[in-house]
Amino acid sequence: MRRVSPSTASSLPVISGRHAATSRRSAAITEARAGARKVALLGAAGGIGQPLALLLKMQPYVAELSLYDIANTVGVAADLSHCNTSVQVTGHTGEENLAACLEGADLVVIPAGVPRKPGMTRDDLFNINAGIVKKLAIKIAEHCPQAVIAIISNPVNSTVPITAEVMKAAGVYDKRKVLGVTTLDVVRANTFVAEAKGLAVQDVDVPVVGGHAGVTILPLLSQTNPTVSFTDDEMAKLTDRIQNAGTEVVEAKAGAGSATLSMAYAAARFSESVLRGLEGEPDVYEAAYVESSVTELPYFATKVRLGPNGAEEVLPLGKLTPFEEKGVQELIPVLKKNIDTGVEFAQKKEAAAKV
Ligand SMILES: NC(=O)C1=CN([C@@H]2O[C@H](COP(=O)(O)OP(=O)(O)OC[C@H]3O[C@@H](n4cnc5c(N)ncnc54)[C@H](O)[C@@H]3O)[C@@H](O)[C@H]2O)C=CC1
Ligand SMILES: O=C([O-])CC(=O)C(=O)O
Repeated sequence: MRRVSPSTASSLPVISGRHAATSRRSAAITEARAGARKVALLGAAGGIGQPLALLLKMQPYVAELSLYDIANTVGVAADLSHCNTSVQVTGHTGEENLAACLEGADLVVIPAGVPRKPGMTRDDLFNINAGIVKKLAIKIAEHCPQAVIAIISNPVNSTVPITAEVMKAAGVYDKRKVLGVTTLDVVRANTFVAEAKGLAVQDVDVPVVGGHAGVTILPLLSQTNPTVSFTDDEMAKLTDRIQNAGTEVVEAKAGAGSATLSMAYAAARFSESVLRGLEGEPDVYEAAYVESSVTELPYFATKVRLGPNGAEEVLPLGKLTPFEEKGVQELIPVLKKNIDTGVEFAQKKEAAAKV
C-alpha cells in the first residue's frame, strides 16, 4: 500500500476540522487512485523543481510526472524514477520535446525562470521570466489547453496576467484554470502566527490575500482560524514579516537564490489540492491569485474553492479590520501596475523568449 507523505498529510486547509478532513481525505485517496492524473513540471531541474518533483513522486493523486527543463532534466528524471512509488516519471528537454511533456497533462506547474538575489525585487525578474512564461504558455495553449496551470515563476502578479492573455489569444482561456501559486504566503503566515501564539501549527489557517510581492501580500490576521487576538503592534510586526519573508530567505541565502524547499512544500500542497478538486472531492480550498471580481482589479488572490474545473469559486474577502482595509487600499495601485505591465507585455507581438 502506498504511503502518504507527511507533507501531504499536513496539507489540508483547516476549514472544517482535522478529523473530518482526514477521513474525507482517506476516502478521496481511494477514489483518486482510479483517476490518477498526469502532472507536467516546467523548470523541473531547478531549486524548486527538484524537491517539488520528489514530493509529487510521492503523491497518490499523480499517475504520471512529466518533467521539462532546458538543462539536466534527463538526469533528474532518471534519479527520481528509482524511487519505488508507482508514479511514472518521464524527462524532456529541448523545445522539440515540450509537446510530449505537455500532451494529456491535467495540471502544469511552472517554476521555470530565474530567482532573486539580495537587493532585487520580484519585479526585477520580469525582463527574463515574463518571456519564459509567455513562451511556455503558448505551448500549453497548443498542447494541453484543458490543463490547470499553476504559476510559481515571479513576478506572479504579472506572470498570471501574461498567461491568461496568451490563453485568450489562443481562444482557450478558462479563468478557472490559470492560478498563481500564493500558498507559500499562507504557509508562512500559519507558521509565524503559530510561533507567536504558541499554537499547534497544523491547526492554524491565516487567509492571505492580494498578490505575491511586498505590500501586495496581505495577511488577514483578524480572520485567523482558530480565533486569536493580536495587539496593534503584533499585527503590524507579523504583517511586515509575512510580506517580507521571501526577502528574509533571499538575504539568508546570500546570492544562492530564493526559497526553494518551503516553496516546493507549498506547491506540493497546492498541487495536491488542485488534483483533489479535479477528482471531485468537495470542500477543497486554497489561496490562489486568479481572475477575480472581489475588488476593482481583474486579478486578486483570495481563497478559492477547487473543483473538477479548477478554481470553481472565488471567495470574498470577508469582514476586514480598518488596518486590513487600509492594506487593501494601499496594495491596489501597486498590484494594478503589475497587472498592467503583464497584460501589455503579453499583448506585444514577438516578445517571447526562446524556450
Ligand atoms: N510563487 C512563489 O511563492 C515563489 C516563486 N519563486 C520563483 O520561482 C522561480 C524559480 O525559482 P528557483 O527554482 O529557485 O530557480 P532556479 O534557477 O533554481 O530554477 C529555475 C529552473 O528553470 C529552468 N528554466 C529556465 N528557463 C526555462 C525555460 N525556458 N523552460 C523551462 N525551464 C527553464 C532553469 O534551467 C532552472 O532549472 C523564480 O522565478 C522564483 O522567483 C520562488 C519562490 C516562491
Ligand atoms: O522572494 C522571492 O524572490 C521568492 C518568493 O516569491 C518567495 O519566497 O516568496
